[in-house]
Amino acid sequence: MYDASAMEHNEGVDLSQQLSQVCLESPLHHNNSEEDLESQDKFDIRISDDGVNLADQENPSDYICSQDFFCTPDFITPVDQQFSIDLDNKENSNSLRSPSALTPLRLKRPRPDNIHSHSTWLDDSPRDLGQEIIPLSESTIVEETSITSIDKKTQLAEQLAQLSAIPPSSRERLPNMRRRVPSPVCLQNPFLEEDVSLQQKLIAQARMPAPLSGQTSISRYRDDFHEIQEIGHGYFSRVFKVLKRIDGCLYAVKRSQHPLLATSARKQALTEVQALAAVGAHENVVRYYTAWFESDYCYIQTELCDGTVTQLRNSDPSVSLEHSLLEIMRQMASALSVMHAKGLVHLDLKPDNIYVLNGVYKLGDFGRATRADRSMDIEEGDSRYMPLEILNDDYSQLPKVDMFALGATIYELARGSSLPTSGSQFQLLRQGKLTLLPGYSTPFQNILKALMNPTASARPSAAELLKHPIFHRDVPSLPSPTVPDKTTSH
Ligand SMILES: Nc1ncnc2c1ncn2[C@@H]1O[C@H](COP(=O)(O)OP(=O)(O)OP(=O)(O)O)[C@@H](O)[C@H]1O
Repeated sequence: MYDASAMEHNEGVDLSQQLSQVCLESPLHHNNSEEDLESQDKFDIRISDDGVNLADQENPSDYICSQDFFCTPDFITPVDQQFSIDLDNKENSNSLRSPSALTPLRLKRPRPDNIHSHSTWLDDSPRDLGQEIIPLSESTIVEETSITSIDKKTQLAEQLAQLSAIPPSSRERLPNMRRRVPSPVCLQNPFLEEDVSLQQKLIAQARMPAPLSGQTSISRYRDDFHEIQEIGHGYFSRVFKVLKRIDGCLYAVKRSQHPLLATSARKQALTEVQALAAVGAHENVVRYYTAWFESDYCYIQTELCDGTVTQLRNSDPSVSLEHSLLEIMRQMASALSVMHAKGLVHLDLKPDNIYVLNGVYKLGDFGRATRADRSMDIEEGDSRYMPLEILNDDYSQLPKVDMFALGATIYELARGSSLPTSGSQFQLLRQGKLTLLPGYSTPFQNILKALMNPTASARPSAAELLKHPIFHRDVPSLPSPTVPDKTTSH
């Protein structure tokens, strides 16, 4: 039989030990009960007679809803959970942190560390409690204060489970909020000597307002980044050049064009994030930093590139020279070989999705990435770069689809005009009939023919392509290609 009174006694002992541990970890938290009271006042959590947290009612816009709506973890979530409540597990009964063991005063005050261990989206981040408050919803507070029995505990657990299941858009309306204070703006990163003047110029251009002390907002994007300008957009996203306030470095942040309300749309956005994370750091892949959801928009922070190969070609005709194209081909083959070795395929390789940073080419836009083993949905990329088998719904050799796209990309850059989307030219290219490219060597043109072979199995893999002798011969070194900086030119 379950002895509730004995358990409560043990819990009381354990709880005080646990609280003292918490005190050690929080500079604002002390063992002394009077100081406890004082510090709790600082938290501005006042409970009215009917159990409502008055602080919640004052100015809801001062708080930020939990942004980590589903599988994106909070960026400040600690690795270690300080508390965990497993009501069903008797083995844990000695260390059970029962709300019934709390003093009435504590009961009236939401204890985020206890409650949030139930929920993935209400995290238990280490908090400077003077700045971050996570008041619970009214209903949760009332229930928590009245818990006296195991039944009540079970009820609480059920309520919390239901709360976790609330869809993101509804959660925003709940008063489960967390106050965040923006990072101070880093006007100068002392480790970035080259970029300091540029950053300062950009900041001045944008007339960035000084952040007010204690200023709060409801946007992680606005809190953490200063937006400098929009640098591009596609069908799905808008991309901004931003300065990260805390480190003073420039990044690109890609934001979905529209709120992602449908599950399928959120899943699609997550595909890009998860593929980028799975590929990991590689010199020829646009570097991924983090991603999050905010007001139903997906945000992805990546390294900021100078531009795309398409933009580069428009400003620097030397990109179309054979040795430059070989360099693009080699670097993209390097990115693809890593992806393919990890069982991923890109499926949207094209000049628009090859970025340039300091003369290095980087594969980006992983919005159509999928698994080579066809265990995930497949969404074909731009038809101009897709081989015949994809148009015939044959997905048996997806890595070779990327190889065709690589050949088509380089072929387009060499001939200097966009590939057709339909018509006889479109058909001829899919039969492997390429028009001669005057000024380009036969080995180079043979590689393109091999990559665009209508038979997928006859195309070289990325790893095989990298072994081609053409990439190992000595060529005269030329200055790195650069894309004009649109920001500084006006
Ligand atoms: N990391 C970056 N650095 C610099 N510019 C970028 C970066 N990411 C994107 N851009 C710019 O933003 C544009 C749109 O980005 P992207 O192609 O990723 O958006 P998208 O909506 O997924 O596009 P699409 O409709 O082609 O799928 C790019 O063409 C490029 O000009």
